Amino acid sequence: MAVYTDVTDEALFAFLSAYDLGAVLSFKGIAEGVENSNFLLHCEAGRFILTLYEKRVRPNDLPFFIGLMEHLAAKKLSCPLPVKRRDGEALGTLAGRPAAIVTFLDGVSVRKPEARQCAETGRALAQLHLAGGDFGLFRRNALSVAHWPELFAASRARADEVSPGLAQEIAAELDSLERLWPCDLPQGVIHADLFPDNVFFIGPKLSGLIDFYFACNDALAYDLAICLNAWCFEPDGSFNATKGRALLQGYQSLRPLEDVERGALPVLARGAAMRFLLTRLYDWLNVPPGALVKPKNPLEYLSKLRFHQTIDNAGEYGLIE
Ligand SMILES: Nc1ncnc2c1ncn2[C@@H]1O[C@H](COP(=O)(O)OP(=O)(O)OP(=O)(O)O)[C@@H](O)[C@H]1O
Ligand SMILES: N[C@@H](CCO)C(=O)O
Repeated sequence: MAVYTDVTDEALFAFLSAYDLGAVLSFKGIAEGVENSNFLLHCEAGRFILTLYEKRVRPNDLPFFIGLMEHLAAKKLSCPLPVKRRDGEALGTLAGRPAAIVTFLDGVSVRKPEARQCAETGRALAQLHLAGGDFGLFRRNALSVAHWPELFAASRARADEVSPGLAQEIAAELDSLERLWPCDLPQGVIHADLFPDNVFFIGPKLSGLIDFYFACNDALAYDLAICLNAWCFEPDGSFNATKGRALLQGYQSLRPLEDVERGALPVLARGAAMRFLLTRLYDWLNVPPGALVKPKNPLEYLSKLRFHQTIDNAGEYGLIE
């Protein structure tokens, strides 16, 4: 359960006194996620999610995330809507952390995505990229290629505890990625963490996207590479090209990739694998004492990285010319 920070009844009631949500009917920690502390808050006004922003969220970035959810919702993309206090603010402080309340989104996430869910996700990602095109705020990606060496430095000394030879393998790959990383790709607002647990379905239909707390400006195709990693591998570590094709076709039904993006997909997928390998490695080695959280396996992403190192062109992901 990702609850890093406890919220007492007293602190909760003081926080809620700035809102018009009526009496609290129930309040409990949520048993998923690894980044922030999330609570299900049921009030007379309905169901909401209360989030306390933890280590990777910088308070200065919160207006970007809140503004983006408002912008996307106004464009009819289904995502949580920040709830305003009586003074018009969507952000406050609770238990010493920045905190916000967002609307509850109906739907369930899928544990074992099928090809048709990959296709729906590809379409939703393209919708997000198109809808973000005129969002007025900018946030650089704080977890992109330039930041990976620093992230790695925080785990390097203990990396081989997780797997012998890991430190050397990551160091060599970081050198390659620095040389190969493309800087001429179409840019825009990306979600940057659109994993299956952040996409909700009701029956066969995608009902909404959540968790915009890594969203930033970066290469649009990098977001697609993150999804290829998160949606198109099987539990045994093999890549499923049928799912890859479905994801890419779903995306391209709304936003066809440019040639330069197609060509860059293998290296973007390597970079996307590296980004999650590094954050998972850090989290694996640094579980805060007392936190209710189950860190995710970094080696899943080492295996994905090794797969992408064998790929020469995006056709191998199922991309049809
Ligand atoms: N707006 C929402 N509506 C319904 N459920 C939500 C909403 N926001 C979050 N949740 C629930 O809380 C869980 C954790 O939320 P979220 O994914 O934002 O947390 P996180 O710690 O940032 O996780 P992650 O590890 O994906 O980064 C979700 O899996 C979902 O079950
Ligand atoms: N989606 C991420 C966790 C949130 O950053 C992962 O699976 O590693």
